[in-house]
Amino acid sequence: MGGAAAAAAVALLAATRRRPAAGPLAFLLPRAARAGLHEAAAPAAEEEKGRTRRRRRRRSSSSRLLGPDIPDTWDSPPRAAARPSPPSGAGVDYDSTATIIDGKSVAEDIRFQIAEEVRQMKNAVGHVPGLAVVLVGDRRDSESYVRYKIKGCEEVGIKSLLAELPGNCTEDVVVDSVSRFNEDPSVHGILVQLPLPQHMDEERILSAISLEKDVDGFHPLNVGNLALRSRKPLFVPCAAKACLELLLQSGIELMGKHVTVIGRSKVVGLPTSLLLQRHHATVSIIHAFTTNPEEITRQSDIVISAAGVANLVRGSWLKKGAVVIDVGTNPIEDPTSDYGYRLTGDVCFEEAVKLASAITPVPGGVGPVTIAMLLANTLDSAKLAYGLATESPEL
Ligand SMILES: Nc1nc2c(c(=O)[nH]1)N[C@@H](CN(C=O)c1ccc(C(=O)N[C@@H](CCC(=O)O)C(=O)O)cc1)CN2
Repeated sequence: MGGAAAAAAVALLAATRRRPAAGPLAFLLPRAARAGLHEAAAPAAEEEKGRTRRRRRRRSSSSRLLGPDIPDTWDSPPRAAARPSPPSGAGVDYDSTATIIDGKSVAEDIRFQIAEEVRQMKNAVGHVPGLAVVLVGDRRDSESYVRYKIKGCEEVGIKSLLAELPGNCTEDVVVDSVSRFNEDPSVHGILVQLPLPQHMDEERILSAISLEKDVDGFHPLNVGNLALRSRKPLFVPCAAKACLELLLQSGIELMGKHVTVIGRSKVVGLPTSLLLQRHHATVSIIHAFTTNPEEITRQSDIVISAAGVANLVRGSWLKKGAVVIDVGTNPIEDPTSDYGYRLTGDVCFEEAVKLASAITPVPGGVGPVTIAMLLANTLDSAKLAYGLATESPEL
């Protein structure tokens, strides 16, 4: 990718594009556009070990009360080596009536709304929202996610800027890049694509993003405000919003429901569990040290998996009728694919679909909605900047 800013592009969505479906859930859509995903970025074990060593160096002894600082390292699912790969979709005898939650179509509807609001903003104040993306290093997965984000911006008329920095640059260079975008009034949203190279202090870099441009919602103040029911964060992480959006749009009741969130990353698991509590769900969080994940998950009405482990959640983990939201996007070898690999979720789809009442596929589930939520957060930020919104976005 070139080092220059990606050109601003205003590609208004075709007037013929499908409007959000009317019906009992249609009232959710305008909120979706105001509301603002993704997967468990599963860093390689080595990267994670390096990070742990650095974290240990930085921690004082008083941090003992906060628990031992050891990384979430997921074991492979039991007997993974001996277990055959789950069958591919074709020819499987499903006895399922599960609804397949179509994230692509939900995302398209949200983008439609956003494009309309961007047009209105341009007419009203002569400006469009701007999103700046900082990409450090040359991870192929991160490069594709950034491409999706820029393409999403182009589709709805949001201006995008891209700062590409080499993987061996210093932390200060990244902070400087963030600071320049903080000062740029045409930029309303800034995100630093994660994961960052091992030698960088992620917290320091994320904290350098101005609170009011923190469209990823990873700034400690935004996370803290999400955790406190009496406070409102300016922005909520996009993957968490995407999970909620898919549940709400599918008409799934959350209040009092037992939801298990698998994974506790800052990108997905943690904010999703906080957001669910704000929706009055009873939340269990499962992580690499949970001793009985299968048992807990089997008691759940809703399972949201963001562990970053292919096929971790088997049919035996699910209660009949459970709703399954799969945030994982894990590459697995596939010699039949042109690329030599394909993406699969954390959930063994072929088994889960026989038990679930509703399930998201991978790809085409949470991922596209996550990108749509990023665009929505950027629009919200621009509205605040231009005085077109009086308060922080609704959750
Ligand atoms: N700064 C951030 N870094 C990362 C985030 C994030 O929200 N902010 N999340 C993930 C990666 N991610 C977005 O950045 C992301 C991952 C996957 C998808 C997606 O659309 N997946 C598709 C399939 C993708 C494919 O075919 O290549 C799908 O599920 O259908 C979007 C965004 C970690 N880093």
